[in-house]
Amino acid sequence: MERWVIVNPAAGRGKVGRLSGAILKAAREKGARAFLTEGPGHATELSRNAPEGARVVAVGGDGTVHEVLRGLAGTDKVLGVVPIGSGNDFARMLGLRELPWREALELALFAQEEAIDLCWVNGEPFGASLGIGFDALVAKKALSAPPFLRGMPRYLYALFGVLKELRLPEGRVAVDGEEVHWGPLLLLAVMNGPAYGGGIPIAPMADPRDGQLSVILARSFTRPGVVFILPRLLLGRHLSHPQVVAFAGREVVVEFAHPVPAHADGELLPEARLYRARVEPLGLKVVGGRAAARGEKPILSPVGVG
Ligand SMILES: Nc1ncnc2c1ncn2[C@@H]1O[C@H](COP(=O)(O)OP(=O)(O)OP(=O)(O)O)[C@@H](O)[C@H]1O
Repeated sequence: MERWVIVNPAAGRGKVGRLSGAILKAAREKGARAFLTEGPGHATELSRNAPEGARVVAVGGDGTVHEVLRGLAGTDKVLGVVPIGSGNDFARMLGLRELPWREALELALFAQEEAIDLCWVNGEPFGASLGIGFDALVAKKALSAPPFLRGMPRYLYALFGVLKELRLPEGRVAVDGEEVHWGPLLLLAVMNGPAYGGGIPIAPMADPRDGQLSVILARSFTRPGVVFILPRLLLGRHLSHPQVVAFAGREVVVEFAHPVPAHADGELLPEARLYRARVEPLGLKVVGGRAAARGEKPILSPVGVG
């Protein structure tokens, strides 16, 4: 089996860049082919070029995982993750513990593989999350924040910028062919895993192995209403709010009168009026999740590198 390691030096606010030489060296010493990405989209191109059946390890955050996933979804290739991003929601969903990168790399290269659900939206794959509406607007606004703002100040700048101009779009939502909502919609989250945005537990009940999408709708909210629900959201206590409803299903369709922004795994998608998301049960092979979640030692391949 071929093992490829794709390292995004821009991930983790420069941390991966600082470690990249050591990571490439360690990967090559373990018999893998190792690559440094040269810019956005490169990881997709690289993982597309990996041979059928290869194990492809993404080193970075959720954006890197998402790009690698785009190159291997629908093939027989296996996704491994060394989470060194600022968010790492995909790795969290897999149950990967906070491991030093050398151990995470060992696990990603040699631990047993397993299957999890693979999700699609408008023909694009996503691993952990799809967010349509408010949170995607905030992500979009953050792109135009002054460059000296980073981390939380950048997020707050974007959040209050969006709140100032907030106008809820009217959306029609159907889950498995049944209309569940028609009216103002603050946001719609379609989740494979419980968290997005770096650990925000928007869908605490989501399970990436249940063959279902977890769907959270935040319906009609005023500006102060948004501000007041944020702390509840951070604690995972938002589901009891009367304007928040949750569903599970295999297909979700949301339609608006005008294009509304959306993100998949934190990466902005082309804006659309219509989003159609579906789950392919156990459609993605990944590495090391269950063993890591149970805190077991990684199960090493008896023949080492192949
Ligand atoms: N060589 C590169 N130079 C600049 N940007 C790159 C390069 N390679 C990939 N990218 C871009 O880096 C972005 C950030 O990567 P990623 O999301 O993995 O890191 P992060 O933001 O630290 O993590 P997280 O999404 O978990 O918060 C991605 O959108 C990707 O397109």
